[in-house]
Amino acid sequence: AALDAGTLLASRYEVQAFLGEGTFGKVAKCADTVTNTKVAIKIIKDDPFFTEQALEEVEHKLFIYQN
Ligand SMILES: Nc1ncnc2c1ncn2[C@@H]1O[C@H](COP(=O)(O)OP(=O)(O)OP(=O)(O)O)[C@@H](O)[C@H]1O
Repeated sequence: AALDAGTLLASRYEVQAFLGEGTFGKVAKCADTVTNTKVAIKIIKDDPFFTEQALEEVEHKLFIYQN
């Protein structure tokens, strides 16, 4: 499956462990092979409603971080 350890996501994030599941989808601990840092990657459910909600969440967080 997509969240098995060792799977490379988006040609960059190597899955290390499954962290948990929320309303929007699943979260995996990954190694960013470009920056060599650890990141949490959220894989959004394949559904237009959740995709739209997730994009809005990202925009809200960017707004908060930049202000
Ligand atoms: N940065 C992180 N580090 C460690 N675990 C995480 C991280 N982000 C998410 N998780 C795990 O993944 C789960 C799902 O996270 P997610 O953000 O999708 O949902 P949530 O905020 O817990 O709940 P919901 O989206 O349903 O309100 C969390 O409950 C947690 O166990």
